[in-house]
Amino acid sequence: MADRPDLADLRRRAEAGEARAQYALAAALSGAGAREEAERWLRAAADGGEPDALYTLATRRCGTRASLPDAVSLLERAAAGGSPAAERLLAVLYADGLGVAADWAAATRFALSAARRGHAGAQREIAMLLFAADGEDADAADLIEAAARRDAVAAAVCARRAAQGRAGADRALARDCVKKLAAARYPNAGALAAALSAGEEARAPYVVPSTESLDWDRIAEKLAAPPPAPVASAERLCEAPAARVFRDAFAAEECEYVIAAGAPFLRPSQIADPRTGESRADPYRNSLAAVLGPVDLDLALVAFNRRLAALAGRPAENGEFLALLCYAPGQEYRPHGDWLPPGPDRERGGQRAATALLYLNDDYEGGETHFLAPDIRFRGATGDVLVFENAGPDGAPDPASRHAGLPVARGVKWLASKWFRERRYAF
Ligand SMILES: O=C(O)CCC(=O)C(=O)O
Ligand SMILES: [Fe+2]
Repeated sequence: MADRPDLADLRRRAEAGEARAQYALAAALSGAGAREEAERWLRAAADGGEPDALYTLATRRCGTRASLPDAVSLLERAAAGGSPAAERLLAVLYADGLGVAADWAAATRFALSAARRGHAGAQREIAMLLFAADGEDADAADLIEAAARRDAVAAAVCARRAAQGRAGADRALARDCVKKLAAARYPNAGALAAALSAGEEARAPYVVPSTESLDWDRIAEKLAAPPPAPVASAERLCEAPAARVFRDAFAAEECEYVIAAGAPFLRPSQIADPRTGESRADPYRNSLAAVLGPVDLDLALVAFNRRLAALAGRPAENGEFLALLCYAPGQEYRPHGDWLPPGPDRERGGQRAATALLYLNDDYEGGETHFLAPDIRFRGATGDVLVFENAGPDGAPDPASRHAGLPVARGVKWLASKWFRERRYAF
């Protein structure tokens, strides 16, 4: 079959050694199902230093700890070639010490570089780091509003900030954001619209702040240290299982951030088969889930992971990937223990010793987290974190930690969950 004229032109330029054309040809061929040929051109483009091709190859090296150093070197070449996506992923790898020694200063330098060059995703992640230290930070408010027209996560945060009546949050901009989010089928757009319409009227027209006038040196200074550890105080929910609640550990806009960042990756949830340990879908857990691995993170999510680890009293590196869960009416997670059966997965990182659940919304009915043996039903308010131990210090499962996510009766329940291993999580 003859190529279409544009494809023929791309192929001619690709064959002449033009790396950008090689990358574009690879994308076109992959879209048309010609996998093998696409792969050859992708590698050729990467060999020629094409930043997007290098980034694509790097993302495939982020699936295991062993291949992360390769990812870092591919990303460093892509970043030197001007890829903001590579800078943002490098920021995550440097922050968490994945494939490279942990270096917060280097992490923020990469994210700031992408943000200064106008990348909306980088601007919003930096805004959230600033908000984590000061919920009314003026630079953060400018950054998030500047990003909101180009970035769905920033738009969702702006709408939530306005709905919460945050100082300086522009209601007219927020309404515009919600319209665009609804058009883009953001699954929490309806809830945002309802929350916004409860407040006073918008004053229009709004002015989107410019990032030209931002003082980036001042922002870099504020980012010199990671956001401070939270000062949430624990309430004991029960002794057996050992479960405690941290009220208001996350702001409503941070919860919205997690929903918006994870929503594009939602898929039917998986469970670990109790006999084989393999992951598979099962009616036992029929919610949707998005498991956010290194490629899906940014510095804001890194900071949220650290906060959850601090609340759970566990090293962040012992945490499995953060999972965003979405339960529609009737959906549930039937009674289970979070501990793992014996097998290679458990041997590598140890038992799933503790669970942290972050409640991301509360405009639904039903859906309580139910501990079966003590018969305690817990309903988190937005931003609450529940931490419980699944196993004793010897790694033996604690049967009292068996629990369920009860069926949702009305509305949608959003939750983020994180399981902590006894040792560093091996992936
Ligand atoms: O949905 C819930 O309340 C419980 C979730 C849960 O059990 C889990 O993620 O392990
Ligand atoms: Fe669970």
